[in-house]
Amino acid sequence: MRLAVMGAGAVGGSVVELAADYGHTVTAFSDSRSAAIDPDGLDTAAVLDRKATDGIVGDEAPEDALQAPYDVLVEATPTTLGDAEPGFGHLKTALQRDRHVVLANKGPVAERYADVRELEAESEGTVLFEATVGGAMPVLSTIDDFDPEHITAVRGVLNGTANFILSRMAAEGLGYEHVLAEAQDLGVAEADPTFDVDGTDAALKGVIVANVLADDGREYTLEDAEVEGIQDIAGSALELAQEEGRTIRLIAEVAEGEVRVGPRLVPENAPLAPSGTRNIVQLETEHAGRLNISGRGAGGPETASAVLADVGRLGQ
Ligand SMILES: NC(=O)C1=CN([C@@H]2O[C@H](COP(=O)(O)OP(=O)(O)OC[C@H]3O[C@@H](n4cnc5c(N)ncnc54)[C@H](O)[C@@H]3O)[C@@H](O)[C@H]2O)C=CC1
Ligand SMILES: N[C@@H](CC=O)C(=O)O
Repeated sequence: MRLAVMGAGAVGGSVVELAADYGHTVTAFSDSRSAAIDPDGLDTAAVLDRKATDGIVGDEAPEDALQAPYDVLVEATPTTLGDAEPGFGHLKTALQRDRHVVLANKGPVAERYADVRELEAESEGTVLFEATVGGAMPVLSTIDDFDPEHITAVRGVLNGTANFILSRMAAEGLGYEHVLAEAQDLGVAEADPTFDVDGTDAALKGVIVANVLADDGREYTLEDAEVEGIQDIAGSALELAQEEGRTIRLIAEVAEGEVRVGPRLVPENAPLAPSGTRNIVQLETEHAGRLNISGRGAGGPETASAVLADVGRLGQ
């Protein structure tokens, strides 16, 4: 497949770096200031090198990438709330050109799900978004394979940055600001890390799951979620929990049409207490009990692998 990749951060950069390993060609690549386009396939090492040295990927304007020849638009610009721009506009342009879209950006499917589905219905293109929930973990495809109708609840640790902060604070006794800076260095935190620590990012993922599960046409947005973050969790609260064999994790839960996110006490060695940037999702199923999916929920190559898995599905 020929890919146009919008966004040259941790995720977009990794998609460009790994595309050839998955048998794909990158024909366009854009950041917020520039674009590189070659209908025959970019020299990906050269554009990534230029990004690293000059801070731009090429000499074209970013929006020119949308008009380049490609089969799949990969959207990896920052997640934004409300109108979900610029991601939503990129998706719309691609669908209007009858191209497929693979999202890492959560905004379009968390804030404008009905609009996305409407545009998709009018297009020859398909929209896939596995990477938006749980990074490398196959959460949405498992829900889809299982049939959303037979899933009664979904809960888990859905934000790698918050989990990294909580587990590092508990294990090393390190301060909140210090650990947040470490998470940013790992390429895990959002462009605005407030989203990670105030629960917004986990809630957006919960909302996406709720949209996928909804069988009554109801559309969920962030406004439907009850959200509390971890920014006020003190080291002393983690120590107190530890004395009782417990710890604190930011848990998202989607059940009975409700999306809730907040810090919860969980047993220290329980599946719901992964360490570092790891995520876990538990699917409660109607006929088969609980399924646990755990793994790397964030990071450039991890998320790129989910993006490229979606691209592979489109090529089947
Ligand atoms: N980093 C991660 O672990 C994960 C990130 N995501 C989502 O993937 C997306 C990308 O994440 P990161 O790469 O970490 O973000 P990032 O902040 O590192 O990179 C964003 C990139 O988008 C570019 N950009 C901004 N506006 C643009 C525009 N109008 N046109 C073209 N490019 C534009 C920026 O220049 C930058 O290169 C976000 O929406 C994030 O929520 C999803 C799952 C995991
Ligand atoms: N910032 C997010 C990245 C993935 O969505 C996280 O920390 O989990």
